[in-house]
Amino acid sequence: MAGKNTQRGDHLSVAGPGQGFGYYTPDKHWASRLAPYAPEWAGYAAVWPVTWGLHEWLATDPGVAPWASAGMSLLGVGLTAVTWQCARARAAMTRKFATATSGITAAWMTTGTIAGPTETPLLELWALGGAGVAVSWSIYKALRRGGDGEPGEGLFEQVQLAGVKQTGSQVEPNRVTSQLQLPPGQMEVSDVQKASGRIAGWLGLGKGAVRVNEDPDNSSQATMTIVPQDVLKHPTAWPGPSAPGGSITDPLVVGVYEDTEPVQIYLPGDKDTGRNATHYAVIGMNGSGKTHGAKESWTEILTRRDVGLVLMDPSKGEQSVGFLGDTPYTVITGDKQCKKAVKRLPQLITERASQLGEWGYDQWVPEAYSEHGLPYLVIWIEEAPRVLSDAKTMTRLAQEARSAGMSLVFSLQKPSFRNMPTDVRSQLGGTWCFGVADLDDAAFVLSEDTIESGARPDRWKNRRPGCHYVEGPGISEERYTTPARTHLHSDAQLRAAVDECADIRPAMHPIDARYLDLTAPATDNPTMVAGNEGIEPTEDFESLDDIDPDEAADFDDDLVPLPDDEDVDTDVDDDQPVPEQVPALDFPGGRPPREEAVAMLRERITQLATEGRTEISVKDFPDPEETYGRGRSWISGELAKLDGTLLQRVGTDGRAALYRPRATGTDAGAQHAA
Ligand SMILES: Nc1ncnc2c1ncn2[C@@H]1O[C@H](COP(=O)(O)OP(=O)(O)OP(=O)(O)O)[C@@H](O)[C@H]1O
Repeated sequence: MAGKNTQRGDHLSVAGPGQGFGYYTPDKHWASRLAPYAPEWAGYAAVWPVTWGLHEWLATDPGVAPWASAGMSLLGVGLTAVTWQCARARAAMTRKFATATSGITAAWMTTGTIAGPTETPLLELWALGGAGVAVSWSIYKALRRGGDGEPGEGLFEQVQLAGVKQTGSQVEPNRVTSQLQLPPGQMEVSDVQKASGRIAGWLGLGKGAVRVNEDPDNSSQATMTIVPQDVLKHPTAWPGPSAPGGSITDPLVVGVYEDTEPVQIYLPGDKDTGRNATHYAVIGMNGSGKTHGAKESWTEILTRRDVGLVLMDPSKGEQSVGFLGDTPYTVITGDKQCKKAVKRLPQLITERASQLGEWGYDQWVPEAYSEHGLPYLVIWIEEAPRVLSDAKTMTRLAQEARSAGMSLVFSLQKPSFRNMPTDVRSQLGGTWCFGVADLDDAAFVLSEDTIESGARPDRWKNRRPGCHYVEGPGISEERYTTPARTHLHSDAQLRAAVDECADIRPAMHPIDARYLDLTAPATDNPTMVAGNEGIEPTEDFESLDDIDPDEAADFDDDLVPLPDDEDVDTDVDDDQPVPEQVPALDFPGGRPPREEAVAMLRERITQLATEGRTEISVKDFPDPEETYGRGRSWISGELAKLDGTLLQRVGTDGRAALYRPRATGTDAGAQHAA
């Protein structure tokens, strides 16, 4: 076959000798390029108005509607069967895809005729689902016919990958998966991966719509996945905790993949499946959705029966954990407190590991809790480089914590060799990567294969908060390259779920309480109390108010190396026996019920407003344990709840949220105004 250009610039194919009369086919004109793909798009466009017409015609008369419904259902089944029958001569994939398309279209048209095509979710299903089916058809055709460019030149030739053959494909709405065979010895899968942007461009799709994964058993074979529509554009609503009352051995569900499958993260190990316990690094630029995702994870953890959670947040603790209100949890805020707590971790690890060993376990298993009361422990450290400032600390913690039934989660905005040495990185089995400014940031934590296969978290930056990739034990490697997004939720929803599981959560084990030197959290749940009874409180454990910000900053600059075990200043008398019983919270006369505590808090706000205070923060409620029977975080959560009614949030003082009393109704503001 030969070709030539016409005066109008169109490329015409000429039938060669022996092919009968020569004729011209305008194969480069845009209309002829698009013509093969017109049927699916015309069908897509026609389905809606036809259904609307049918609805107006048949469904508005109550006498006709039931007959129309039955008739259309039968017609749909019949057409689907006819499609299956007529397509028997076609390739198996074409036959299945055509039949599925007929079935889906008939079902939608029948429902649309009865209910009306403008109804939700029928309209959305047509708009997104229908377009997805049409795009999938177009891609499938493009791949099968090998493109519509120069005769004999297919997609792969056009993107400079001559020799790559498609050996099979699978088509689903909004996803085409093709198996590729590379010319052995001439090309590597990385060459195809590098061309994924060109393939996307050739198909008229966005960057990242094409991913290429190498076959681990045969480096001359690969799987190419094309996802035409970005379904993560809109977040999915949070469905609630995935396993309330379940075990931490059940996965934490923290979002959905682009094919709507749940994102599942595993923390403890499982000998049966050969999965190791793991730590995670959470990275993402500011505003990429790390805290939002963290809250979802914390809620998952706090709704399980055999896991404890310790949150360390050197800067915005009040802000990020305020939603937990007075629910039982343990949070350590402030630079200095977090650093102190981190110093205690090595001894905690040693103690937990030797206790597990005494019980005959070489790692944490659910029986450690069900038979001995030692829950799994997750230590979640926000802005980790601020408190884990030296490599030795991080490496040792990461190396040893897993065998002690602990998972560490280090959250940070930008990893670098300085704040996350390679040794540490190699100890973190899991990575949760949100949008980043630069692909190099992601490459620091995501595996090379994931990046090469087309993962592009730098495309999201912080414009698509919550979108992420996740790698970790228990997650299928194919999923590493599949984009996902955390759910859309509000603090109130999470809070309600956490509250509902108040009686399910485990008591903090005395070992954890002792070695972290945790004060007893205020709680309605008598089982969730830090076991400090019988242990002298540390003398130098400062409250947040006692920290001089300048001192904290100095501390931050003066990075303290990890002391050796014998130097660890736990401020705990090691001879002191660990209490067997979890003590009850000591509040003389019983602490006030919640309503009463809230009333007292409101009264205090009124008093402050009457005194002429224009700014109020959590610091204006000294000794909250004694006064309200609840901790600072409870105060913080209650103040946040009054935002918009009694109070108006005006910013932060760098640590805590600041509020102005509002002049409304009978509230404090009104009194102040008076
Ligand atoms: N999946 C999601 N769907 C919708 N909105 C989201 C999602 N994830 C996060 N957001 C929103 O994006 C904004 C930024 O999220 P977030 O505060 O969690 O980011 P961050 O990475 O923690 O930022 P920083 O590092 O500055 O603290 C918030 O308003 C949050 O509600």
